[in-house]
Parts: sequence; structure tokens; C-alpha cells
Amino acid sequence: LLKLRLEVSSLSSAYSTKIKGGNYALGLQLPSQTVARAMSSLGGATPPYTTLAISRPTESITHVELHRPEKRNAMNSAFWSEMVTCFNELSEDAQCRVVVVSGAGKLFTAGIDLMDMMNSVLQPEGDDTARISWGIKKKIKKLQETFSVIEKCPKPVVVAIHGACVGAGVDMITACDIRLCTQDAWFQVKEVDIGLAADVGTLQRLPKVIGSQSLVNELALTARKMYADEAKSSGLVSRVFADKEAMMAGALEIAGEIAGRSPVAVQGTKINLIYARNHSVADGLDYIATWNMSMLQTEDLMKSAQAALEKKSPKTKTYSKL
Ligand SMILES: CCC/C=C/C=C/C(=O)SCCNC(=O)CCNC(=O)[C@H](O)C(C)(C)COP(=O)(O)OP(=O)(O)OC[C@H]1O[C@@H](n2cnc3c(N)ncnc32)[C@H](O)[C@@H]1OP(=O)(O)O
Repeated sequence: LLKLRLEVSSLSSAYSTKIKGGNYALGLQLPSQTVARAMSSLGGATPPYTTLAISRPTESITHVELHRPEKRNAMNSAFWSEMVTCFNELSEDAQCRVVVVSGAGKLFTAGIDLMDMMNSVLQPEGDDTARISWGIKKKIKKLQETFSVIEKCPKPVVVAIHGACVGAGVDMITACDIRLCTQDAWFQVKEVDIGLAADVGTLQRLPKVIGSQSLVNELALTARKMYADEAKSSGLVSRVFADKEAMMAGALEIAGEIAGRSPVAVQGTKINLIYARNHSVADGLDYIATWNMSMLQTEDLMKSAQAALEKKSPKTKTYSKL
């Protein structure tokens, strides 16, 4: 569907399409400042989505914008399923080589929609405790999939956070591969404040992201806000930018670096990094040996090696879609 939408919109004006008030060049190189401005959407969500705005700032980069700015991008029931559809499509879309995620409006996200979502979680159905519990577990597993699809997507996901990232927002960003933020950003593992233990990823992934278990414990047990500088020093984000415009330009630059390289190398790297994080060194080494016994046979290797011998960037070569 995503591919179809993009094809239709690219047909409507050759090589250039206007989505949600911004000019997006397909197959053309735009200066990153221009693209960064274009990435800040003015319109609404992109149908059939109601909470996401999808655009293509370049041919191989997809921008997924959380788009409920009037509700601070709070995650309602539509969002929880739209993310799964969106990322499953991106996983299959060979045109897309890297994804950038950001939030529209004043801040990145206020976390779970407390009006819409809590009702469905707090009104379980079932004839007895066993059946009610079974149903709740199924619901939680389904919600977990909303962010696990980011990790399962073989294309690297760069997330750009401005303003605030609350509750489920932290669950979400810990499933992303590269995290950037603005100087005004703050992060809050808020779940304990609404009476629950975070259950959609933070408690499992944040300790793998931040080196200090003590800091993770403190953040999760007290729900205190962590500001940009501490997010950087603790390793939650890798870069802090002065404002959103600079961050989006930076996100796009990083995405461009990734998109220009061999997708066989890039996707294999993401998959093996995640595997290595979840397994022993010995298991990880075995996994990559099995992985590369087929992937080393790619023509991309010769092309990239040739570029290195010519003292050129691997980006000077063209790699087939994967
Ligand atoms: C089994 C479940 C698994 C998942 C669990 C996840 C848990 C969590 O995510 S816990 C965190 C929940 N979120 C919060 O507690 C944040 C609540 N919001 C705020 O504190 C503030 O809105 C915020 C500091 C983020 C921004 O403040 P600001 O002054 O900029 O905006 P507001 O005027 O407060 O809000 C504007 C409109 O947005 C609505 N809204 C904001 N957050 C939420 C939310 N989380 N859920 C639903 N709606 C939200 C707010 O009501 C305003 O709407 P309106 O009055 O219609 O203008």
C-alpha cells in the first residue's frame, strides 16, 4: 500500500511530489536544510493512517512522523495498530533503505493516550480470572509488537526527539537504532506514576542502551525527567542538536550516509548487532559466520571494495535493491 501510494504520488508530478505541504524530491538530491524544512509537515496524517504522516524526503529514505500534534502525539488505539502496518510495509519495501521517525508539533510524544487506551486495558473481558488474565496478556503482547516491529525491521531506524518523550515514547525510542534529540528534549519513564510497571519495552531495552543499571533503576523507579545533556552523557542519544530544524537536517544526513551504502551490508549489520546484544559472544560469532556464508557472495562486496581501493566513498557506487 505504501509503495502504491508513493508510486501514485510520484506519477502525479514527475520526480517531485508534494505531500502534506512539503516538496519531497524523489531521486533528486536536495540540500539537507531544504529537506529538513520539508520534513516538518504542515498537513494531517497520510491516509489510510490517522496518526502517522509518511513521506519520502529522498528515494531511499522514508520519514514516519507521529502526527497527532493537538494531542501531543499521544498514542491512541489507532496508533498502536498503524505502527505495525507501517513498519511491516517498510520492512518489505525494497525502495526504502532507512527510516527516520519524528514527532509533529510541540513535542515528540506524551506517551500512551490516557483517555483512549486506558479504558481498553482497564475493562478486560472474560468469564473468570484465568480467562480475563489470558486476554490481558494477549493485549499486552499485541501492544509490545507496536515497538518490536521497529527492531524487527531490517532497515535502520533513526529517531529524532524534540520537546518531550514520555512513557511509551521511551519504550518506542529504545527499539530504534540511532537516537538524536534537541537541546530542549526531556525523557521520562513515566509508567510508575500511572501505577504500572512499564510493559512495552523500556524495562527490557533501556538497560541495554544505557550502560548504568543504577541510572535505569533510578529513572524507572522515580519517573524523574532526564534532560538532553544527561541523555547524551548516559548514551541514550548519540547527538544533541540546538533545535528541531538542525536535528532533522542531522537525521537526514545520517540517513543519507546509511542509504548510500550496500543494503546487504547495512541490513546484515543491524540484524547482527541486535542478535549480538541478545546473545553470548560465542553465539553471536557463530550467527554472523552463518549469515556471511551467503551474504559474502554479494556483488556489493566487490563494488564497495573497489571504491575503497579507488579511495572513494562506498556511496559512489550503486547497489541493487534488497
Ligand atoms: C498496557 C499499556 C502499555 C503502555 C503503557 C504506557 C504508559 C505511558 O505512556 S505513561 C505516560 C502517560 N503520559 C502522561 O502522563 C503525559 C500526560 N501529558 C502531559 O503531561 C502533558 O500533556 C505534556 C507535558 C506531555 C505536554 O504539556 P502541554 O502543556 O504541552 O500540553 P497539554 O495542554 O497538557 O495537552 C495538550 C492536549 O493533549 C492532550 N494530551 C496530552 N497528553 C496526553 C495523553 N497522554 N493522553 C491523552 N491526551 C493527552 C491534553 O489532554 C490536551 O488535550 P485538549 O485538552 O483536548 O487540548
